[in-house]
Amino acid sequence: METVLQVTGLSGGYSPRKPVLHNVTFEVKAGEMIGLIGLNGAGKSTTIKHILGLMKPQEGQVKVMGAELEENAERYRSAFVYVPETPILFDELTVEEHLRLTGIAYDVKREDFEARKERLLEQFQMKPKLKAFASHLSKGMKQKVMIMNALLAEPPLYIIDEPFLGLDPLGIKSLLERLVEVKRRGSAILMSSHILATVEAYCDRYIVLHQGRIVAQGTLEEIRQAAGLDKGAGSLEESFYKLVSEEPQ
Ligand SMILES: Nc1ncnc2c1ncn2[C@@H]1O[C@H](COP(=O)(O)OP(=O)(O)OP(=O)(O)O)[C@@H](O)[C@H]1O
Repeated sequence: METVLQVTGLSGGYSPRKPVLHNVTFEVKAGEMIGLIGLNGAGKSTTIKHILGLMKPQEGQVKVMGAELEENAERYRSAFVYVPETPILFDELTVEEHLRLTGIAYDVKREDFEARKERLLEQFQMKPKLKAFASHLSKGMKQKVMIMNALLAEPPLYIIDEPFLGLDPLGIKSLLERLVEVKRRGSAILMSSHILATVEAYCDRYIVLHQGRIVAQGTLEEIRQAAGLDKGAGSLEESFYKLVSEEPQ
């Protein structure tokens, strides 16, 4: 499968004298869902900011669809969507206008746009809110609009930061079903979340970040092994606790 996201030897952070990330290397392939997990302050959001191109690596590189941001900014940016932990919407635009804007930004054909829009409104129970202004939506509804926009674009790569907070159980179910669908169609997903049981159930591989370093990555079996657990024994959560309760080398 094609590599959609490639992060190589990435060191970076908010000040050159005090990097937050140290030599972070991983990749996400087409058709894969990868779970990025770590304690508060582990560096998950900082990693995501580097991928989005909001921060420049101090060392190493990030490639999306084989190219760095500097090589072709438009191609790089249009290859992914980002769903942040806290929804960012335009207060004075309606739900429909947000979807339309995304359709234009991601060059979605008119007939595809209409079909996807209808389907998403149905799936996320947002039909009655189509004409509502973003400022008049509940927190969970705002999150649903962000997610619907991402799914409308159908890009090769989805970067999703803690998407379950604020969603009702039906919203979580719809999101997970859509992500499975998206993956089957060949998109790549990098998802950061603290809900480890869900991450374990839905992701193909996991990246455990601790104090800015990857302390384990791979399948559940590989994570268990890195945590020193027996083959076939122990959940992602148990492995995670073991990995992050030890000081890094
Ligand atoms: N804007 C900032 N300026 C300076 N340091 C920051 C900034 N944002 C985050 N940091 C620091 O970078 C480190 C990693 O933070 P980051 O936000 O990447 O963690 P995280 O894994 O996303 O945590 P959480 O699970 O709490 O969202 C922390 O030590 C944090 O204090």
